Amino acid sequence: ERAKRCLPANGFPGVWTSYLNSVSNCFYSKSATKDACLRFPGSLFTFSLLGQWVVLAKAKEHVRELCNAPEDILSMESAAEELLQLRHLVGPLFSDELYHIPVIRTKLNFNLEGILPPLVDEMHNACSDIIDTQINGGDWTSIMVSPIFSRIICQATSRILVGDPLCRDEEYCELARQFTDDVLLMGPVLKFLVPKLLRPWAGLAYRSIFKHQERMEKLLTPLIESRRNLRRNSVSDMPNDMLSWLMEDSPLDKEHSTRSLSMRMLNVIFVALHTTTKTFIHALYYLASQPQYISILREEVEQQFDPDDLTTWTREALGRCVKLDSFLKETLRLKGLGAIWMPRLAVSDFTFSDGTHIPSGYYVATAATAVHEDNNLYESAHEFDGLRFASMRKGPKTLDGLENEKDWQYRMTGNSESYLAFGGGRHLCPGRFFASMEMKCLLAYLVLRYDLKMKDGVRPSDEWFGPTLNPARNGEVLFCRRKV
Ligand code: HEM
Repeated sequence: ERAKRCLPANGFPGVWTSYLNSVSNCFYSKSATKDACLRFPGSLFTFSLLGQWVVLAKAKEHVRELCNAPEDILSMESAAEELLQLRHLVGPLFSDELYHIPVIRTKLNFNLEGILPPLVDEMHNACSDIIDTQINGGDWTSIMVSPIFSRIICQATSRILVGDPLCRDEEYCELARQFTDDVLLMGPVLKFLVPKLLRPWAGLAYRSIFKHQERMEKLLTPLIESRRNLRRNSVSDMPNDMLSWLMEDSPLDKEHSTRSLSMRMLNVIFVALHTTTKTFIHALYYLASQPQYISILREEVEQQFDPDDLTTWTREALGRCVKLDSFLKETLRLKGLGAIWMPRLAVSDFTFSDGTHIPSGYYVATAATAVHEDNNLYESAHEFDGLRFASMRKGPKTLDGLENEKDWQYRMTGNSESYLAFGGGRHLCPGRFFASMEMKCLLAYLVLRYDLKMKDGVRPSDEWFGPTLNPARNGEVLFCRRKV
């Protein structure tokens, strides 16, 4: 109430009538946040969502202060914990240990060059098994992209997480793909519909039905045991993947337990799979509904890669594909994770530099879509322009190591207060280099091998779940093997 009273609020001002808003805002989060941003330019404002007041930031300085606030004051972990009820749904160990984050920041990012060939190899295996078997000869074949690409991305990513052959195991893939969906669906149900006192019991019941952690532990146990033996005998034989890196995080005499490693793997899956899959499906819908981009991207990638020779797939070659990079960055500008993101829970009082006081217990977040669709920041901000960021680069269009020093922000992995797709500040996504490499490879692979177009000619409508954005689940794209 205190923050609400001293800040402008969207919708009805009364206490009871604001509940009406908090429900309607849930269905129209995108337009409601954009309207509020237009009404209160430059100011923080309160936004009601499912009976909860959230303070939203849109102006650059507010976004910057939110991003850089210390974790013990504006806490991302407490916000995620509270909004998704992770402690109850997955178990306390899921959020108590966080050693996967430094492992992603160092081991995954330092190994990108080395993991590129197995990543592309697995994409090739998955596309051959899953797409090629459906395509009849040279005919156009309709493919329901959401389930198919969720499986392809799961298999390719998992090759880097748990290696070969577990990445292709049906039971593992089913668990990895379902886990995030289950938590994202049940978290808000537990938070908003189940009274606080009953949540531990509801969580216990949920865990005993879904058994995510036990199932992951069962699948990983033989792998972990064989790697423990390898590690004790000769470290050099350890496979180069996430499981090994997580194991190497501890000294030999104090190894992480199998349970702890399984929980970390679930956590990596939680942050990595759903995000990448959603973004890639959005990109695919743009490509298939605006086929002029197919020839533009194909021309660029054909100069860099031989589809049949995996040795030509290098990070350096990928770095030269500035149009490919721009296409995906533009996809994330318009189709990010949702209308409101980077939620923080004030665990102590926080004061913005303009004097706005946020009492402890309040949520603060960014009005991300309103930022990304602001005409003052982007020309024709509502339109998809796949080459927007490529043409914003000032330096040489082909990188060759000579990138103009300001051009890094126009790369897919670059961020600023005007581009929040990967967050910002202390929690800036550490997996963005891997996600960007994976999506670029898969898009390059597709344009080299297939022609594609939307079955109905138009991009299918997005699906909103509260403030969260998802690509259509039932979009169908026609695929045809390229005649070279
Ligand atoms: C297109 C794909 C992805 C998108 C759009 C995305 C987006 C984000 C965003 C917006 C945040 C910041 C959240 C906040 O500040 O509240 C974040 C954090 C994070 N992401 Fe990603 N992400 C993607 C892929 C990945 C991948 C592939 C990994 C792992 C390999 C990953 C690992 C993480 C981790 C560990 C954090 C938390 C960092 C911290 O707390 O310091 N992400 N991501």
